[in-house]
Amino acid sequence: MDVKLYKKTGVDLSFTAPPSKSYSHRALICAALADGPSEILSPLFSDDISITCRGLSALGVELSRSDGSILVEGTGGVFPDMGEVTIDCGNSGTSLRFLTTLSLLSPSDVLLTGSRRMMERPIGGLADAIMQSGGVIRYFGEEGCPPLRISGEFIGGKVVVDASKSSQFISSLMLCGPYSDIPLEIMPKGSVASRSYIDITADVMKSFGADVVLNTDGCWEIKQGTYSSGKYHVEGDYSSASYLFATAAVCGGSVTVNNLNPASVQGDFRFLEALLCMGCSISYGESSVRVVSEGILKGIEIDMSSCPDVVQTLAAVCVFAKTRSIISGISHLKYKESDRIDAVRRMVEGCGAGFEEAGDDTIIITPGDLHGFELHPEDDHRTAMSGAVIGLGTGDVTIKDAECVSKSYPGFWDDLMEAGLLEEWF
Ligand SMILES: O=C(O)C1=C[C@@H](OP(=O)(O)O)[C@@H](O)[C@H](O)C1
Ligand SMILES: C=C(OP(=O)(O)O)C(=O)O
Repeated sequence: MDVKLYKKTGVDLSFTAPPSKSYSHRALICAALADGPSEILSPLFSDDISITCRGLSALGVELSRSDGSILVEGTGGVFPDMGEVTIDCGNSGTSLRFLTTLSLLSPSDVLLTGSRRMMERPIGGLADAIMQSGGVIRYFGEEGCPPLRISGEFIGGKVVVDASKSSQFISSLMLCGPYSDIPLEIMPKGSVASRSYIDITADVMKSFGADVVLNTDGCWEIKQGTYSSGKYHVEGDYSSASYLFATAAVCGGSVTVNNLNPASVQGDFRFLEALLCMGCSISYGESSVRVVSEGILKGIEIDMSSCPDVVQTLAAVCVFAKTRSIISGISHLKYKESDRIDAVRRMVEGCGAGFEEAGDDTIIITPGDLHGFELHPEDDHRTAMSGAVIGLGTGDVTIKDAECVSKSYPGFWDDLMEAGLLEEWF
């Protein structure tokens, strides 16, 4: 499916943010490990969440979908022997990384694989940590990337993790931490990518009753125990909301997004700070955020190391700024569903703005004569949705193979259509 965007000005719109992908993955894992049945209320229903559900079910966890929720029969951390299990994680890095440590708790031999792109996404930092803690890893393709087979046990103790390419390595270990043989201590080696996602992990674990402490030396300590089952409500997704906020910024006008927690620990909250610095005004309701813009934007200089998923959205807004923008802390964007630094370059140059790389960590976006173009998102949902933002600002932008948004925000095009922002798909 292709979609075509036309220029819009002076919008006055209201949306409901879809449920958080990150919270949904974590809630499912915690519920699968909990001591009884749990109900995940208003989880995200998307490709990636289906992958985590299918993965859990392949490991012997019983899950069922009821209206607007997912029921999970907790295993208490004791999984049935399912023999040799293969789990295809498609394009979902979070599923693959989280299921890697979980597989250690299962008596089954688990092979984790995925899409062609997944074979290029790193897992070495997590695999090395697992091997320090009783796990046995065998790679079937390139060393340090899926497919990989996991066997052995999860002893725990102090593990040193190189999480410079992905925070998901730490989150994966943390989520299973309460179930290791001896208490788990996770010591990051060097810098940690996308750090804010670890706060989401700790937040969900605590809601399921776990004891997680970040020591002053930067080491995460997880006490042994069992997650408490129960009802868990998933909050709205700030990454998905970023495309809606960005619409107000580039078109001018106002956009309110409901179903958002103003006190959220989601790092993508930072996108709002960026919009504020660029000249938008932001106001918060009890469970909503409103962005108002006069359509006049100034460039920004910002470190996005903790919030990689809104870099493409920010770049889409920066092309409309009157002055240049410098976005740093983004070297790990090349390990995502696509090489997102290159994706940003294609978007920015495609619409006529200037793009420059300064080392492997920083990009510079400069104003240009903007025009429409055709964008191939290369199966990256965030490129497709950010391209739509540019299209609403410039007009005449076609997004090819636009159905890839189903990874995180399946209703994106419908939401734009309902808001009167999209007339054509073909
Ligand atoms: O833990 C998570 O839910 C995520 C962590 C981030 O990945 P990295 O830590 O690999 O950067 C983010 O990009 C991804 O969309 C979701
Ligand atoms: C990088 C992303 O997800 P994942 O790592 O789960 O594939 C994303 O949603 O932008």
